[in-house]
Amino acid sequence: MPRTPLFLSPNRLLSSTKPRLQTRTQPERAPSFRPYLTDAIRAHQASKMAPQLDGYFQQVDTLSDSFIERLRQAVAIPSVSSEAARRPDVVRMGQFLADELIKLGASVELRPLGKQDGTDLDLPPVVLARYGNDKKKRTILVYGHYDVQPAEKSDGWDTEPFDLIVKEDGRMFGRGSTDDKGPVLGWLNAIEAHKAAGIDFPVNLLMCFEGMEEYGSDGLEDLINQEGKKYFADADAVCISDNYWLGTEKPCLTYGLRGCNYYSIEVWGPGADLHSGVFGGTAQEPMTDLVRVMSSLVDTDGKILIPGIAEQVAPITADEDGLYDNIAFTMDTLHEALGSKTTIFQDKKPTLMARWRYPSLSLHGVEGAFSAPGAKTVIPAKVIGKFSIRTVPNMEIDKTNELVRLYVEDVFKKLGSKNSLKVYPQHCGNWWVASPNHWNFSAAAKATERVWGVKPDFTREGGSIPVTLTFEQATGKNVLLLPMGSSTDGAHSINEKLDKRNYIEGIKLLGAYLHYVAEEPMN
Ligand SMILES: C[C@H](N)C(=O)N[C@@H](Cc1c[nH]cn1)C(=O)O
Ligand SMILES: [Zn+2]
Ligand SMILES: [Zn+2]
Repeated sequence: MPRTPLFLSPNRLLSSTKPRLQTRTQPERAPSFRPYLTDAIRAHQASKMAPQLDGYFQQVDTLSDSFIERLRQAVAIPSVSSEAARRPDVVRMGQFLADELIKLGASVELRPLGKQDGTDLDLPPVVLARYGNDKKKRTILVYGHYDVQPAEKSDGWDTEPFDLIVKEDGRMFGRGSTDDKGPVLGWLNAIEAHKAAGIDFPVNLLMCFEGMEEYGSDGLEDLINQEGKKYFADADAVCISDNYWLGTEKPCLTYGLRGCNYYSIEVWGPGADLHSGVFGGTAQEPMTDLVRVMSSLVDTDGKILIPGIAEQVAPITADEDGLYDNIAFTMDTLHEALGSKTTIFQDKKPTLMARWRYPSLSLHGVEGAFSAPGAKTVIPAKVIGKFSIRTVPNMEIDKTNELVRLYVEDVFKKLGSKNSLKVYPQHCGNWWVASPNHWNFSAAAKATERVWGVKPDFTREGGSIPVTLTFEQATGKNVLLLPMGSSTDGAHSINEKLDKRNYIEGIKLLGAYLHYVAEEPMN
C-alpha cells in the first residue's frame, strides 16, 4: 500500500549554491565532457579516490568504441516484451546479458518466472548476478530491464529500429538505446573499465535485470519479495538507471515516479466482421460504442472525467509549492522534446506539476479496428480499446480500478446499446516517492558533479517503473534513480536514440557513483 509522500525540497538539501547550467558552447578541458571545475569538484578531485577515478575515466574513453559495439549487439536483438512472437528474442537478450556478465567474472543465475498472466507463454527469465563478495565493502543492488517497446520501420523510423546507427554528431539511434539497454550495459561497461584499468571495484554489485518491464513487470514482484532477505539481503542501497534528464544539458537525480494502471475495454456484438454497405444502419456497431465510451474518459486539456480520481490526489504542501521554480526546465526544452508547441499549459510550474504530481489519462489505441492506409469498408465485430492512467500519491490501485469500472459501465449503459462491454486492468504498477536525504543520493550528487561539472537537479518522473516501490519495501533500503539519457531521446517513440556523450559520460557516472558510495558515511 503506498505511503503518504514526503514533499521535501530536495534541491535545497545537498546544495547551498545555485546550480549552474552548462552549455555546449563552453570550451572542453579534455576529450571527455567535464568543462566546469567548481570548488566542490576540486574538493572531490582532491579526495582519496581521485587518482583511481581518473584512471577509470581514461579507460572508459579508451574502451568507448567497444562499449558502442556492445550496445549495437544488444539493440540488434528485438526483445519486444509485448509481442508473443518476439518472446524467443527477449529470452535471447537475457542470455546475451548473462553471457557478457559471465565473461566479466560475475556469478549469474537465470531465474524462470513461470507463465505470463492468463496465457500459456513462458515469461522471460530474470538475470540475477553478483560481482564481488567482500564483506568489508558496501553492496549496491542495481535494477534495469532488457526488454523494449515495439518498433517497426513502417511506424515512421528514419532507420531500421534494431540496427544501431551512430551519426557524426554522436546521436545513436536504435530501439532500446536509451530505454533501457544503454543504461543496463552501463553497469557491465563500468565493471570492464575497472578491470582494464586494474582498479579495485569499490563495492559489491548485485544485479537484477528483467525482460517484462514494458509490459508491467509481470512476475517480478513475487521474486523481489521472495529474494528481499535472500539474494538481495546484502544490499545497502538500490540504484536504478531507467529514466531521463528533464532537458538536454542538466543531469538529475530522481526520487519519485508515477504509477501506471493499464486498461482494456472490449466491445463486441456481431458474429463476424461485416460489410458496411450490407449491415451499415441495420446493426449496432461495436466501434461506435467504443469510441463514445473512450471519448468520455478525458477532455482535450487532459482533465480526467472519471469521478473520484481527482479526490484521491494528495494536496500540495507549502514546501512542495516552492520546489518547482528552482528546477532547470523551460517550455522551450519541452517543445524541443515534444517536437511541437501543442502543450496544455504555457508555463513551467503547471507543466511540471502535471507530469510529476497529478494523474493523467492517455488513449493508446484500438485492437481489431481498421488502421492501415486506404479505405476498407468493414464493420469490426469486436474491438478492444486501450488506455492507461498514470497514478500519483495517494491514489490506490484497487480503488482506481473500481472507479474506472463503475464509470465505464455506466457510460456504456447510458448508450442503450445491445452490444456487450467488458472493462478490465491489464497491469498495474505503484507510484513511488522516496527521501533523497540519504547517503545514496549524496554519493550520486558528488559523482554527477565530478563527471558533469554541475550539481544535479532533484526531480520526479512522469513515467513508471513498476517494481521500484517493491524493491524499497522488500529490501528496506533507499532507492535512487540515476538517469543516463536526456529529454530528447524519444523513449517509446520512433527514432529513439542515446547520445554518445550521455552513454560514455553515463558509464563514468555509474562507476564514479559506486566509488563515492564506498566513501559515504552511513546515515
Ligand atoms: C520510465 C521507464 N523507462 C519506462 O518507460 N517505463 C514504462 C513502464 C510501464 C509500461 N507499462 C506500464 N508501465 C512506462 O512508464 O511506460
Ligand atoms: Zn525503461
Ligand atoms: Zn520504457
